Amino acid sequence: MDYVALPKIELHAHLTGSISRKALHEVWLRKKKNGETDLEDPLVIMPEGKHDYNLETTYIYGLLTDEESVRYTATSVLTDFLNDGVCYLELRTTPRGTPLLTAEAYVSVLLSTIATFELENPQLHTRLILSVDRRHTPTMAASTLALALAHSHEGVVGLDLCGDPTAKPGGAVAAFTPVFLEAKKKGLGITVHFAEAEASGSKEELDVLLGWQPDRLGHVIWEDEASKEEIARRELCLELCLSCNVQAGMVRGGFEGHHFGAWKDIQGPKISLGTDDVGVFGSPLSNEYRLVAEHFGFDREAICGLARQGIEGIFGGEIEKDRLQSIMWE
Ligand SMILES: CNc1ncnc2c1ncn2[C@@H]1O[C@H](COP(=O)(O)O)[C@@H](O)[C@H]1O
Repeated sequence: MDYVALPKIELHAHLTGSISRKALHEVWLRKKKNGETDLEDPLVIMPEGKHDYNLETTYIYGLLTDEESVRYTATSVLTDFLNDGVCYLELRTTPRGTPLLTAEAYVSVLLSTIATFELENPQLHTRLILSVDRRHTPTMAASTLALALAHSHEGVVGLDLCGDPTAKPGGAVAAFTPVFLEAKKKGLGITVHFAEAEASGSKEELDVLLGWQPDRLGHVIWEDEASKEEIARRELCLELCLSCNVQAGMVRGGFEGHHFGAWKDIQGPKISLGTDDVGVFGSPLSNEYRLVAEHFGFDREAICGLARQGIEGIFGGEIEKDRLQSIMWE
């Protein structure tokens, strides 16, 4: 089966972690030539096979400080997803200011990059999700929400909770409850990194997160039985990232042992495969489908059915769902 040609939906991709080494290297070369950076070559800092999204994020943030490099790398990310056969993409990013760009300008640059790209490549529709980082203060989270709402007519469709799973343990993410409840009330889609590590899998935390009435959950690794039943009852959409989890050692037992295997047989939830940080883990979405076929024995029909499960989970609205229903393989 041609997994690249298979029309696919990507709902769990962090922008910064999705940038290829090559695109980062190109930005670095230009800046080095112009005397604009003292940073080491990204190909040296992040050799193939090294996976540490925290370290990499710090480096990449230091490199991509101006409009041109944000635009260039975002375009390269969109191009990579398009060339991999993605027809609908929800990219997520944490709004950030740099000495040269405010957080507001960063979001505007991304939205205009997406709009320009879509004019030239109408087969890929892209929407933006803004991320609240667990390390943020409630005030920072509130300004992320304000940005999301200010740009909700230009393609921002949701709010995410991501970042270091050890930050705000034991239910302390409740500090963000007013922000996420407000986001929900205002009609934004809600997705959260859910029980991605033991540290973020406490009953207190899972109760808080489920209390936000999220539409989608990312990773879903360390949840307890009660949450599992609740997820099934609510028929939530699960964003499962096989290569990321296996390569980063977040799960045991390799691909065969991945919890995709358990969730696929549970009635109710919809599964959407995601790459998480394809620039870091190096496995494009087409390969995630290939891995499912290889390790879980999915035939062509089952793979097409799986790819279509994501349609109901998108935050992009009913017209977009209809488009996906008509173009995705049966
Ligand atoms: C298991 N994988 C993961 N779990 C949790 N958070 C992750 C992540 N991979 C990336 N991020 C989050 O994405 C930010 C960088 O991209 P943006 O600046 O937002 O585009 C990181 O700071 C981290 O908070």
